[in-house]
Amino acid sequence: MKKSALIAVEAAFECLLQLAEKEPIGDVERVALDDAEGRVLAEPLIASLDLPPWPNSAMDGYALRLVDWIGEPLAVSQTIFAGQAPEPLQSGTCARIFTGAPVPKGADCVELQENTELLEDGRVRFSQALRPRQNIREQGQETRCGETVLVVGTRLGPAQLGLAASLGIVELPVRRRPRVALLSTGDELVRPGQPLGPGQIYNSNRTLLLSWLKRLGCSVLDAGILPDDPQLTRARLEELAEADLILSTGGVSVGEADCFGQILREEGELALWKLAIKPGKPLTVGRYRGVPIIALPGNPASSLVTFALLARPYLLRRLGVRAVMPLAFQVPAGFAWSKPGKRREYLWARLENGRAVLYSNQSPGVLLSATWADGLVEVIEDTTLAEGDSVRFIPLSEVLG
Ligand SMILES: Nc1nc2c(c(=O)[nH]1)N[C@H]1C(S)=C(S)[C@@H](COP(=O)(O)OP(=O)(O)OC[C@H]3O[C@@H](n4cnc5c(N)ncnc54)[C@H](O)[C@@H]3O)O[C@H]1N2
Ligand code: MOO
Repeated sequence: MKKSALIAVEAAFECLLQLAEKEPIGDVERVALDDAEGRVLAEPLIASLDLPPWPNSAMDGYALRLVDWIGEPLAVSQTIFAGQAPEPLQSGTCARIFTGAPVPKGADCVELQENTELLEDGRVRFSQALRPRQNIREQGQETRCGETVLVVGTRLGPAQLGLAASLGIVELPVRRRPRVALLSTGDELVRPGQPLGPGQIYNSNRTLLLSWLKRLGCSVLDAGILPDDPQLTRARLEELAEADLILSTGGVSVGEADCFGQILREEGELALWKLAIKPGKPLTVGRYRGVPIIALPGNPASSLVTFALLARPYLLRRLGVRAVMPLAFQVPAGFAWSKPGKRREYLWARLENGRAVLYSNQSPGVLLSATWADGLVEVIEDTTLAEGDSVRFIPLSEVLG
């Protein structure tokens, strides 16, 4: 049987991003800030206020006007708590002020209380040199009214939502949720909760991907478990015409029972099949009756790796997210790699004393590895590594959300 060349990971990545850009999920809906976690911003967020809206104190202490301070203690003319509107500062006096409270008109300096002495007569002695504007958070120092604070395509997480709240926003325009039909293929699969018959295993890929897709803000249609049967496969695929993406696992290798991949190859439009990636070689990308489909390999670790590195960026780019590449960094290998591989290899690893150490079992059929690891180490095809050589480490935290 003739072996066709495998597609390089970079080429597959680029191809997926191009496919995604041709088919953006452009519909916009407005959602309450409290429901916007994980969604993608559809319009720029423009500040409608200066932040802070007025100069305020960065410290608990005293506000004063520098020219009033000639070394003599100053009387306290008012106390300003956060949330209060102060009177203009009476000349020749200081104001007791607390962190976050508005600096009164006329004051140009705040001294922290630790550097002052409160005298028995109620006046305050300042003992340290004072600088103009010290400990004052200036109006608009964070952002000015009219400035863009978040660009289109930003994923909304705690910091972005907090920022929107600081501008008084109650709802945000976001891209609608992608409708992802999740399909598991394989005669051996059984739902957790059912008894296991001979040769059967529990369907773990469905749960793994369902949880992940939810984190990515997708609306998931559970298309169930599909037996290795061509008629049923065609019928089920045709029921999924409304999906933005069919995401399946299993059945894309070359065995006789792998009818799913065969149908995609023969009756669908294929964009990618057989990648130079380990695990994950049989990843298949294309369309069936016009609906985009990403068919992940069935081995749990293979579906996890290919979803993390290829399907996730594709989905995010369809939502207009620009930053779809996980942040990664170089670390010294805490292992040697003596056999160069033909595929780019991703190995389950942890960082120990600054070095990447490998999980003992790198089999693509194993999922425990992924629960143990902090990330994936990338080993480039046709290379060997000595201990201490630099390797790329992709933290799992970068791809799991
Ligand atoms: N002769 C060859 N055999 C295989 C090749 C090859 O090139 N030539 N490639 C191997 C590679 S690499 C992979 S990866 C697997 C992937 O095959 P499939 O995508 O067709 O996956 P299945 O055969 O359906 O299943 C593989 C494995 O994973 C288990 N599985 C499947 N679905 C689930 C699920 N939802 N939850 C838990 N586990 C699942 C399944 O029982 C199998 O053990 O093919 C190699 N073979
Ligand atoms: O590419 Mo496969 O996922 O090695 O087992």
